[in-house]
Amino acid sequence: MTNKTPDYGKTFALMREGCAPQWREYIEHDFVKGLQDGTLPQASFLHYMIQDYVYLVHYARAWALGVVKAESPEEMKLCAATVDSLINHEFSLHIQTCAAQGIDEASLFNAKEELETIAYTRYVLDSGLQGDFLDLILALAPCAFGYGEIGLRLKESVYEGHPYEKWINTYCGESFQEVCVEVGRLVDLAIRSRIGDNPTQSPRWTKMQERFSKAVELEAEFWGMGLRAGSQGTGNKGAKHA
Ligand SMILES: Cc1ncc(C[n+]2csc(CCO)c2C)c(N)n1
Repeated sequence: MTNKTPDYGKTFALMREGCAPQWREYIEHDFVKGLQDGTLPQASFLHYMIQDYVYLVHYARAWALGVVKAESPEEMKLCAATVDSLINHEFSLHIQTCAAQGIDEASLFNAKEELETIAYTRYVLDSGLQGDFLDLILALAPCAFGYGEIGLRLKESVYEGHPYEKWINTYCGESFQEVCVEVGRLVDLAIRSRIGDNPTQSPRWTKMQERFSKAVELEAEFWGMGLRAGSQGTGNKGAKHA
């Protein structure tokens, strides 16, 4: 496993360093270790995939908000392209995985949201509603960067018949790695055009780091939600207070 920071731009390197403990909890979470060695219970994975579909729906809405908040043609085009790619192409891994378990897309769309899903997705959407384009993009970015780094770390662990081979290959694959580089470029450009070449010197930097770090924490919580489902066997619908 490599611990090298992937090259997703200057801001990514700074932000990742600025929340190193939280970043580790996200990237080295037990859920990720289970994906890596294949020991993650199927029930955990399926529950995670259902919630992740719901997550992606709101994530696409947040990128659509990026179209609303963009302040340059480049920003607007990249956000519009991401909305298209998410809605019309990127749900397929989730749709196929769940279809194999007898869950169709309409059921996925209407799945009951876990609190962790609500917390993370609405945090991202609210970052864009409350703040400007920069706030939005900093809340959106850990999603792409983190899965990109995880994909690269897990790449070597795939063996023939690995239960999570498809998932790992999606995120270590060239096209997804290109998405991470593109998002990194967008973030760097958005920062440079608003607060210049020395962003860490800006009075806004602390708040920007907080924006990013909170999304990183919410990613780790999201993994935790998946693990909890597996340990309960049937997802989280058990009668907790019965
Ligand atoms: C909770 C959660 N976080 C990150 C991703 C990864 N991801 C989702 S969409 C996308 C493309 C970015 O434009 C990426 C990287 C995920 N699936 N679920």
